[in-house]
Formats: sequence, C-alpha cells, structure tokens
Amino acid sequence: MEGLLSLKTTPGVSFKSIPSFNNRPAFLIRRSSMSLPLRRSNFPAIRAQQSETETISTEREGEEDALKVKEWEVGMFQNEVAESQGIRIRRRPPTGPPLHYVGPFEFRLQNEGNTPRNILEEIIWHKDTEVSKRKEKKPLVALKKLLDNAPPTRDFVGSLKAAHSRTGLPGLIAEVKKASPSRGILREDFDPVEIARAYEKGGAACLSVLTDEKYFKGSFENLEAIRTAGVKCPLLCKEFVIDAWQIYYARAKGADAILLIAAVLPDLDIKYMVKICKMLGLAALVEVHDEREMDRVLGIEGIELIGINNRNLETFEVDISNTKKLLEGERGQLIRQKDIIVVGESGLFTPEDVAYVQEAGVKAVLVGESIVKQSDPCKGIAGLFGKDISL
Ligand SMILES: O=P(O)(O)OC[C@@H](O)[C@@H](O)c1c[nH]c2ccccc12
Repeated sequence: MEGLLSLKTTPGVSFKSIPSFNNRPAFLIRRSSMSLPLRRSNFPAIRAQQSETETISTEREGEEDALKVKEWEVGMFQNEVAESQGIRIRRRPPTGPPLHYVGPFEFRLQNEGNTPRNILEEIIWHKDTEVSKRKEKKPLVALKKLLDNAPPTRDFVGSLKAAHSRTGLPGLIAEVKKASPSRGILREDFDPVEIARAYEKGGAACLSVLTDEKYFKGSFENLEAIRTAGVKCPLLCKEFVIDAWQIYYARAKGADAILLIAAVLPDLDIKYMVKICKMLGLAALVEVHDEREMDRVLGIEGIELIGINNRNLETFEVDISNTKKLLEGERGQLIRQKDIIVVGESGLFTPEDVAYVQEAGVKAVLVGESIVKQSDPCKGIAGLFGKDISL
C-alpha cells in the first residue's frame, strides 16, 4: 500500500491494515497481551479514540511509559488547540502513542509522516528537542537563581518611542544577523559586538540579536557578549519561543525584550508568556503575519508591541505591502485606541520602503539584511533612512 508507514513487528505481535480511521487509512496492530482497564483521557479527541477502541486493554506501564504517554497526550492537545486557532505549525512531529500504552491495538495514522511541512515547522521541531536538552542541563529552579545576578532590564518600548519623537522617523531595531535559511550567509566577517556598536553609533534605538544557532547562525553567547560589552541600546532576543523556560534564559543572558511568534503560539501561551515577560521586566514583541493572527493578538490584553512580519516564514515570500494591509481600517483604529506600537519587520531596504511603512502606521522598524550587509553598518543605517539619524 502506497505511503504507509513502515512498522517493526515483534514476536507475538501481528498486524493488519484497516480501511480508515478518522477518514484516514490506519494500521491496527494486535498485541498478544493481558487485559487491564483502559485509562480515561481528559482530552476529547483522545476520549473519542478510546471509545472506538473500548475493548482495548493495556499492560501496566512503568513510570517512564506513563511520562511518555502524558507527553504524547499534551502534544496532541496542543496541536488540537493550535489548529482551532488557525495555527498551521504543529509543535511536534505527529508520532503515535508509545507502544506499551495502547495494549493489543496500536494505531498509526497515515498522514504526512514525520516530515515538517515547511521551514518554520522544521525550526520549531528542532527547537523542541534543543530546549528539552537545555532544560535538562539547567532546570528552571537553577535558572531562576541566575536571575538574581542578571543585569537590570532597559526600557525597550520607551527607547523606540523616544527615537520616534526625536527623529520623526520610525525607531530602528537593528538586527545582528549572520545568516538566515532564506538568504544564506549575509556577512562572512561577523563580529557581533562590533556590529552592535556600529548600529548604536548609527542611531539605532534598539538591537535585535538572533540566538538560534542551527538556522540563523546566532547564539546566546552573542547576546551576552553584546550586553556585557556595554552597548546601551536595549536588546531583543530573537528566538523561536515555545516554552516559558526560554524567556527566563533570555533574561539571564541580558535580553530586554523577547519575540513571541503568533504563527507558533496559541492565544493562551501568548497570554501567559506576556505575563511572564512583564514579571521579568521584559518587553514582548508579538509577531503576526496575517489578518487572522493580528485579530487573535488584538484580542489579548496587555500587549504593547506588535510586529508585522512582511516575510511569510512558511514560504519566505516578502511583501512590504503586508504591513499596510494589516493596518488598514478597523484594525488600525483599534491599534491606535490601544496605544500599541507597531513594528514593520523584514524586507526594508530603502528610504522609500521606510516611508511606505511609516505612512501605513508603524512607529518602529526591524531591519537586518539591508544594514548588516554593508561594510560599515553604521553608514548602512544612514543609507536606509536617507539621512544620518544619529544626531
Ligand atoms: O533581514 P530582514 O529582511 O531585514 O528581516 C529582519 C527581521 O525582520 C527578520 O530577521 C525576522 C522577522 N521575524 C523573524 C522571526 C524569526 C527569525 C527572523 C525574523
């Protein structure tokens, strides 16, 4: 049968294919094991699945198995909630339940398998593994202790507002960016501290530091180095946040603000993470790319800063008219009412581009490629705005 997942069989286990499960082909595996009562799940989807398999029995699981099961259930639940909010990015690969759990029958759905659907999903799956490893090395309790010695946070939003009123132009968040999956290496001779200093000299209000290693060739060491070098611009930790642990970590490494991506995080996560940011004195830049994400974010209380990404992180397409589209009509009105600062992100190269997004309503811009590529990034800023904004 085409596209079916390969299965390892063990002695005493026979399997056959059944025509469909939730309208998708599935395998039904029979295990020859003793019967035990089935645990009831709190999650509707899992309950439904369980009632279909009422006769299923299971072996006694060890503690490790129970944990795996819980993780799987939570993963299923997260994906379900996310889907209901129009989030296409799945947090984890759609693996089946642990073998010992299901008892005599094991379902393996035929879906897109364990292959990420796009680059953002790939990054998120990789991040999931990365964060688990980092957390193991430094659990939250240990991390919280480090915060006592972390440098104080600086006012990220205040700095953007001040720059805007000083220059009459959008406040600049200049990005320390070595590479990206869409553009490859942007700058070979990459000295993060030197670049940060040049940006500051050129009049940047704030800096953004990419910390993702695998896809953007950034690091938390870069963030820490820039902070300890005495750069005064407040720093945005540009990360793919999927777990609140990362927010504490960013704070410990000297961040003043952190990015939260609405394409990845369900509403409740954003709400909860924004609260954690407030508690830690960090600004949260909540990034959206389309109307649905914007509407979701506008429905969440306490958001001060919204970034409109002109780049679609699933396809890499860049279109700066996206900023304008998302600020038109009632959305723009609501944003002004709520006094939210909007940041125009990505694909800005010329003074005309900056003027265009300013006209659309942004009070800040986030720029990487066009300035990091210049041999002198300080001059790159003057080129971007069409004048020296450091004065
Ligand atoms: O290099 P650009 O096109 O000027 O873009 C900068 C910034 O907007 C972009 O790096 C970015 C916006 N949102 C992100 C989320 C993750 C990683 C990177 C990004």
